[in-house]
Amino acid sequence: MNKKSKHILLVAATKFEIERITQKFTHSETPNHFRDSRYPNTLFETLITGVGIHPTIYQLTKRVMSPCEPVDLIINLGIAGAFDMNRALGETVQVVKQQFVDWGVADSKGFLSVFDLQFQNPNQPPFSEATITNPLTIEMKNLSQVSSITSNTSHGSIESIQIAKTQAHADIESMEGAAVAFVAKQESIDYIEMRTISNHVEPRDRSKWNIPLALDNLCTSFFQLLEHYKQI
Ligand SMILES: O=C(O)c1cccc(C(=O)CC[C@H]2O[C@@H](n3cnc4c(=O)[nH]cnc43)[C@H](O)[C@@H]2O)c1
Repeated sequence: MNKKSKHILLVAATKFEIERITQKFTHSETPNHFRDSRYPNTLFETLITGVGIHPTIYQLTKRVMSPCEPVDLIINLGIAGAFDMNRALGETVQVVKQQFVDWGVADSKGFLSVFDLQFQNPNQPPFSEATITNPLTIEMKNLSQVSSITSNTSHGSIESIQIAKTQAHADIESMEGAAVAFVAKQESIDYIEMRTISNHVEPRDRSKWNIPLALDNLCTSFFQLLEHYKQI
């Protein structure tokens, strides 16, 4: 990072997804403002939005529109489900393409998105071909770049999973990622979405999830990301 002081906003849906990280910061200025002696010119702020698209858009828009503390970079952190059963639980990824999938109309033949229905121009910013693409890509060891869908409903039945897979051919899903990208890109704020796989998208069975592993690895990858930034 350069000498100018940076304000980094860490956005997570739930407290549990981010607290391993905040516990590692060396100083806490307020319950949601942190500094770390390893990153002297950086103020870290956390924003816990709540789960899903609506609370994320409301909370993040409210925060970034506040003129008193401009944000230089948003980092969206969390866990996610992977569509490919061969993707290892605990793998951390950077999401570079995001799509909203439950935004449209269901009829007897299937699903028509707002783009299909021409309610929304698929190439009007922040969209390009109905996708929100992040130009800020991180070239870091052990961090692959993936595509994601964002849905208010986590897919957990055979039928809904099949539909979700064929709709977007994405690598992973979360319930907030596209919402963060939607706000950040329209406000011209740099953003990074980093997620660690806690489960596969399969018929719902919480016993197969590995949340502790995902959170440990998310924390490790986050500090590797900060080190990476220090070098550029
Ligand atoms: O109990 C469940 O079935 C369940 C389903 C989705 C998420 C949760 C959470 O407790 C985690 C909150 C957070 O995690 C993201 N997440 C994780 N895995 C998935 C997934 O397979 N599909 C969608 N979202 C997922 C999500 O962003 C939540 O905010 C519990």
